[in-house]
Amino acid sequence: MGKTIAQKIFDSHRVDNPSGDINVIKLDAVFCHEITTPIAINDLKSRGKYRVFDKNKIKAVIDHVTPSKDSKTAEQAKIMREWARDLDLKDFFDVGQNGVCHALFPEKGYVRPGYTIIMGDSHTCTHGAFGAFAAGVGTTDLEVGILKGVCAFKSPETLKVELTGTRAKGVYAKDIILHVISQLGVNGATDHVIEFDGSVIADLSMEERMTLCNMAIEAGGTCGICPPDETTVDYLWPFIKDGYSSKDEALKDYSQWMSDSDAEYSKVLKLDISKLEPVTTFGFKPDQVKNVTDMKKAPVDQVYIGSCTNGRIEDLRAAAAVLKGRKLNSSVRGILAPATPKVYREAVKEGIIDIFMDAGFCVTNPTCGACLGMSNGVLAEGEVCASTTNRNFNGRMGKGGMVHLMSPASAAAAGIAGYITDPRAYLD
Ligand SMILES: CC(C)[C@H](C(=O)O)[C@@H](O)C(=O)O
Ligand code: SF4
Repeated sequence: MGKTIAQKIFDSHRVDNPSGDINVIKLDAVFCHEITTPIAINDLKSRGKYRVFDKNKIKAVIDHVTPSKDSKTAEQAKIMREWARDLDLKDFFDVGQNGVCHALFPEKGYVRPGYTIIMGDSHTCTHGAFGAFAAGVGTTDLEVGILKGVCAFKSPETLKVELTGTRAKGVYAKDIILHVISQLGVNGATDHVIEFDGSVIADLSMEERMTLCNMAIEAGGTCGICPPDETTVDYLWPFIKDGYSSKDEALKDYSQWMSDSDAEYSKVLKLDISKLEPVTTFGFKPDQVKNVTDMKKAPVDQVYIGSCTNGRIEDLRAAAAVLKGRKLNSSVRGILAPATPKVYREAVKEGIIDIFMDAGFCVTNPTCGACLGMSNGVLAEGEVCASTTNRNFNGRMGKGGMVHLMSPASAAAAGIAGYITDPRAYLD
């Protein structure tokens, strides 16, 4: 019987198999941020285990609330800083170099096809875009990972989402994944890896694949995975060129992380996206999805463009294409948080920051901030935000606030109109 990508990764990383269903796998990287890691650090310290399994394989960042906004967040940042210094971590990103973890770490070349990665963060699934197995874990698993470089997982059942058809103008990776989640439901992929496949995936950029995999968890998925291909190799080439004589050689090596044609899936969802239109969520669950044109011009108070879902340069370009030469409606506040310093710099260079600022946006430093309602754009009771983030739970961006998830182009269009509307009206 053939194997899926996740099965192949597990088979090559398994160090123990204590029961039929549980696998202890070796980790290629442990990612850390300042919300969940300090608890693990303090616990390890109190147990006399203030060490890491490999200082080169731990990648750490202060990203959720940075620069710190109050004493609590300052304390969390301090713990991370001291830990990174005491244990001589090679890759630690503090104020000035920091950005949203799931955008920053891929940009630094830390993710490779076939890798196993854990982090104390639910959107770790993003990194599966490279053909890796990457999953969010709780404090205990994180501690074991930091200390021993291993993690226990159930055998990965895989759900395949096969996407075919031609993407219409104004339809982005965000629309595709919201549509997929609406079909699967918020628990539709629980305890499953979602493997994305089909001609649509082959045509997506790495950034778009990250947007897709980022939201696998919103359907309950442990990880989203895309098969590695030329696009993956092109993206990684600056980081891997010393290890391969040519891109073809790299591709050949990475093709070991493709599913076999006779691999077994617990479920296959086939979707033709040709008729898909720009969509948005309308309730407090990410599977409540409607066409933007069916939103009856629902008014918004704030537009937020950023996060690990849609804060990358292609996202900013897509929003800028809508905003260029236009202004935010006087009833709307616009906030742009480029996901990383590199994205920010590139946006300055391309004149994108000017377009946003001319439209009336406030541009913040790279941080999660408003995405989880912690800083830089928290909503007040009754306020509504058109947001490029991934979660619309009740109160996510502020108590009593409502979040509509959508693509950067749709969010920009909502900002101009003052209500949820079709971004295609603003695209040439
Ligand atoms: C703070 C962190 C634990 C959390 C997560 O795991 O997802 C955050 O990133 C989020 O998006 O809500
Ligand atoms: S940007 Fe939002 S979803 Fe992503 S890691 Fe930060 S808080 Fe979580």
